[in-house]
Amino acid sequence: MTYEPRPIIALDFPTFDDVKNFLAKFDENEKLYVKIGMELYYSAGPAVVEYVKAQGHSVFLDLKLHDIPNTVQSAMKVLADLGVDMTNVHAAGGREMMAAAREGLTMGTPAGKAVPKLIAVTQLTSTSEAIMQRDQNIQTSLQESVVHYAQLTAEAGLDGVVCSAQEVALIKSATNQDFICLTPGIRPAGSAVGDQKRVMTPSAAREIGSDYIVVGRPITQAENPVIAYQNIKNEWQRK
Ligand SMILES: O=C(O)c1cc(=O)[nH]c(=O)n1[C@@H]1O[C@H](COP(=O)(O)O)[C@@H](O)[C@H]1O
Repeated sequence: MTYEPRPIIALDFPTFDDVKNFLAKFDENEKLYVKIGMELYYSAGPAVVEYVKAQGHSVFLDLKLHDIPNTVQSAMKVLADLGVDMTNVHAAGGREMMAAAREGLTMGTPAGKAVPKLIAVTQLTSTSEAIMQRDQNIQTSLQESVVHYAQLTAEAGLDGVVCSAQEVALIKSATNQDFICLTPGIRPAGSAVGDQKRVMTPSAAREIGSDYIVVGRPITQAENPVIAYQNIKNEWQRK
């Protein structure tokens, strides 16, 4: 198992300044694991990755690539040079696309540096079974679809998947215990669910075997983000 003791904080902010203000709230010795997603990367670009890395934080670059294999491979080659710790694609892009992504990352990683971990999104945590069947025309259970994508991801040689904590046990038994399950859709008891459909508390996610949890709004929108982070971290680390 690849248990990561820090919850990954989703930095879903529109500007670079928002990120600077947010990170300034934390003690400089507190090294965080943050997620830079589409909104922030499209607005601030590679400079925000460099800034966050220079402060000693770990970075999951969440751009969810999904395109033809050649395009994804070339994009991954460029992203590997940024020195991020982990990045992702959509498993729906298929086995060939995922293998090409892996190759691109390996090609683009500077000599002597670790190749970033590569994981694939199975079914988004904002997707329910009814939505999947209606919008994607996949006529199986949501769990079957998630397990199918997880097995495809493992066959393509990736490190793991993004899934809901509700599917972790199933995925680990269909692949192997070391296959990373990174789980967004994490909500402390009593907090607003928002657009997420398949949610779980930090302690339940830990109990069920998630390797990484991703938490956004329950921390970034909290009255005191540092306290919210510490509470979630304590709950996640408790076993
Ligand atoms: O790849 C992801 O990180 C991701 C996949 C998924 O299935 N669901 C999901 O919520 N995410 C991301 O995880 C974060 C969750 O944020 P909150 O719902 O605010 O905690 C967002 O940045 C999403 O983009």
